[in-house]
Amino acid sequence: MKQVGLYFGTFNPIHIGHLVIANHMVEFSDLDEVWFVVTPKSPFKVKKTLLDNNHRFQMVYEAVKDFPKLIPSKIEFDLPQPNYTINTLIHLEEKYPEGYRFSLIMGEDNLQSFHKWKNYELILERHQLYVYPRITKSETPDNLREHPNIHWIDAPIMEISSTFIRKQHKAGKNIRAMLPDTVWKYMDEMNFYK
Ligand SMILES: Nc1ncnc2c1ncn2[C@@H]1O[C@H](COP(=O)(O)OP(=O)(O)OP(=O)(O)O)[C@@H](O)[C@H]1O
Ligand SMILES: O=C(O)c1ccc[n+]([C@@H]2O[C@H](COP(=O)([O-])O)[C@@H](O)[C@H]2O)c1
Repeated sequence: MKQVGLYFGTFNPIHIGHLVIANHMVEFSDLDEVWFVVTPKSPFKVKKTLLDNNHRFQMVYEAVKDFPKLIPSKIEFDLPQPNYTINTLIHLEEKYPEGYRFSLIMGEDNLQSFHKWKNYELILERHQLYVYPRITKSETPDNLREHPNIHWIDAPIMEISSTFIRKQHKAGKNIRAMLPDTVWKYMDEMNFYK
């Protein structure tokens, strides 16, 4: 049985914060692979400076091509939008009926708003959640902290965001250290976020 951790995001662009988390999960948990699921339209996000799906996917591909256990995924590209995670999980289970166990990877910040997700109780009942620490304003309630399907993985905290990268790149700052080099090269060649 292959244990797959699904790391959902818009990845606009993917940055080293994302990569460090995913790599930490495959090295220090019982997950065998992490799939970066590039989301066309996240339910709560406003589609402002959102780059085309294929360009965001290509940057994920560039970031992980030397990491055999990290896999870019287009699975949500043909699913209805906005992309509710429960629908994607159902679709994945139909597509891979045997040999795979799908878990979710999320930060503690997302766990605290998880109760707003569509059918979150069903997700938590049927799947394992691998949660990594983030700096948050509130405490995570005990019922989640001690939930048997939630696994706490002590990954490093790196407060980098794609929004910051896009904004500062546009302002002419050097943000290269926050991106895998292959992503920086692709982004620069394609003139993204200018
Ligand atoms: N520096 C980071 N460390 C750990 N997790 C992160 C970091 N940045 C984002 N994430 C999480 O990774 C997932 C995918 O990130 P996503 O691209 O959707 O967000 P983001 O980087 O915060 O982008 P944006 O700034 O465009 O909203 C989300 O669940 C997000 O909370
Ligand atoms: O299913 C939902 O209701 C749902 C609500 C909010 C977010 N998500 C998923 O979580 C991912 C990260 O969300 P965000 O807003 O932190 O970028 C996003 O890409 C979606 O796949 C899913």
